[in-house]
Amino acid sequence: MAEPTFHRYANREDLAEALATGVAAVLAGAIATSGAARLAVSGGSTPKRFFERLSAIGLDWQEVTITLVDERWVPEESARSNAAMLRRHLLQGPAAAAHFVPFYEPSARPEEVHETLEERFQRIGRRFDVVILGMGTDGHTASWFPNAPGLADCLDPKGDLSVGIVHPKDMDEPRVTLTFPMLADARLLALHIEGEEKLATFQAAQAAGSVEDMPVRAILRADRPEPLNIFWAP
Ligand SMILES: O=C1O[C@H](COP(=O)(O)O)[C@@H](O)[C@H](O)[C@H]1O
Repeated sequence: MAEPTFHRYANREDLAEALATGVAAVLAGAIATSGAARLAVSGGSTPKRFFERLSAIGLDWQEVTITLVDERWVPEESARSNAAMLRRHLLQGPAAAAHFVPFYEPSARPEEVHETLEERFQRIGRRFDVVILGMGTDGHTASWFPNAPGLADCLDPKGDLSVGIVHPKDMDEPRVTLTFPMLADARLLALHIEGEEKLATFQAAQAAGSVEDMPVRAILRADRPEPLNIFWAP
């Protein structure tokens, strides 16, 4: 297991610029060699600056498929929708030409449409060129929430599922998320975190302890040929 490579920036603007430049280079390489590129990104609030920088870069965006690593089970009209955030901050300017694959289907429970979601995400194909993960201060990444019902299916390294359904305790809505096998073998795999509190969470996750308590450990401990990249700014 290779040690993660830690990229530290003086501020969040510099981080966004560097991450966007690096991601665009990998996407351009994939388009040049295979004619298409696959990118999976996180939701929440952290990626907005990075999305805005990336969306302005000139690429053959029509050859790029973009999806989220996870979604809150809410329609796009909701202020909590990761897809709506992605449309506002990433699918703009040149990047508006990309093909976006969302999770949400109008159904009260994600279990009712699980098969549809499985087909949708299996169609994207295995092995993303780029996966950018976020992390919560509870040690969750994607929607792999600590000790939540549904977590085991998400973390199974030999599992067949592309999409997991998680019911985090004390949260209003269920979550849908790409599973460990979908995310961990990305060519460029990065964890984008900002602020001292998340740095402390990351350091806690590096210590010994169970994956169920801090599911981001599944990524930190993944057996990969390329190291995981950590992008951090205060
Ligand atoms: O709920 C979520 O949280 C994490 C972290 O979000 P942030 O607001 O602290 O940046 C995010 O990575 C995940 O995609 C999202 O669904």
